[in-house]
Amino acid sequence: MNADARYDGSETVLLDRPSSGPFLWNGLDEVPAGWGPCVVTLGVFDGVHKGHSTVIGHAVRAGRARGLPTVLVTFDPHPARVVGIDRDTATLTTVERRAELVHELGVDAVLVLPFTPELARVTADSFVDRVLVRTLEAREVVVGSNFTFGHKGSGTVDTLRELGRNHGFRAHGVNLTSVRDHPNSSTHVRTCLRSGDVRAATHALGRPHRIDAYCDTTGYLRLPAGTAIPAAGLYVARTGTDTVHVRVSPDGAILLLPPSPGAVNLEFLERRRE
Ligand SMILES: Cc1cc2nc3c(=O)[nH]c(=O)nc-3n(C[C@H](O)[C@H](O)[C@H](O)COP(=O)(O)O)c2cc1C
Ligand SMILES: Nc1ncnc2c1ncn2[C@@H]1O[C@H](COP(=O)(O)OP(=O)(O)OP(=O)(O)O)[C@@H](O)[C@H]1O
Repeated sequence: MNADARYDGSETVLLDRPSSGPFLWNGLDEVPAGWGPCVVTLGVFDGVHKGHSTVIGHAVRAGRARGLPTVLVTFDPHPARVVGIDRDTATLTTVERRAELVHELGVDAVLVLPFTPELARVTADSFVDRVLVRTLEAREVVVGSNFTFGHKGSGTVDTLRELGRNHGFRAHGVNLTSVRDHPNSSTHVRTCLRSGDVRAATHALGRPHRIDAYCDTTGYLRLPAGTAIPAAGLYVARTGTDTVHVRVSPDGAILLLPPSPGAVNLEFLERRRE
């Protein structure tokens, strides 16, 4: 990364920004020295659902109002998977797809923190000091009101507010948006997919669930391990402008009808009753 790849002070212009997307930094070491100040939003953001879009919208508006770039800090893999919490963490979006989607919402840079057992042991105070203050020079931090961080998830929005007073940033906890009378969440989207309700997943995401896969000559798809796929059944899907059918078998094999060998991006539109 060019050391001159810095925000130039105007509202949306970034010098040396790749035209295809935002800066994508893998780990703290890839953040250019002297990057900050900036506005930061934090969380996993898997799927970039409507609730995530709301938080990101607040952060981007705060950044634009102050003439600062917005940085989204995400964790990969899902923290719950690393600390061994027994819940569904199937991947809705790869980190690269997440970065594309948040870029469309106005985020300038994405910092991916590999979530390791070592990171899980870092306290809330140290995380704020190392990531938000010393690396990013955060001036505002925007999260959902349910956000937690730090060892055993002890840090909350109040912790951020308190620490922010000493470190020169303001913290905002955005009210949770709901879907079907429950707070929207990536977990909710995964549950919709597990029950084959791809329309409900679309409703929560604000767009159809998409998988990026490779189709072999017989129509079977290969995709990264851990990808969230809908329940066994027959689905109507879209790839580019084409409408296709997709059969998901009980063993998780996915068949594209008709076969379309090569890379495919499949958006699940509806389930076909059989
Ligand atoms: C430095 C750090 C340490 C964390 N340690 C733990 C932990 O010990 N146990 C845990 O369940 N989650 C831990 N987490 C995960 C958070 O509680 C939380 O799941 C994550 O920040 C995603 O935010 P969310 O609350 O929006 O899902 C940690 C997160 C961070 C950033
Ligand atoms: N429904 C929502 N409304 C507003 N903010 C949200 C909502 N859901 C999550 N957020 C916020 O968005 C950021 C990223 O959320 P994150 O992906 O960690 O949670 P999640 O969607 O509940 O995922 P999971 O179900 O996998 O725990 C966090 O700051 C979180 O507080």
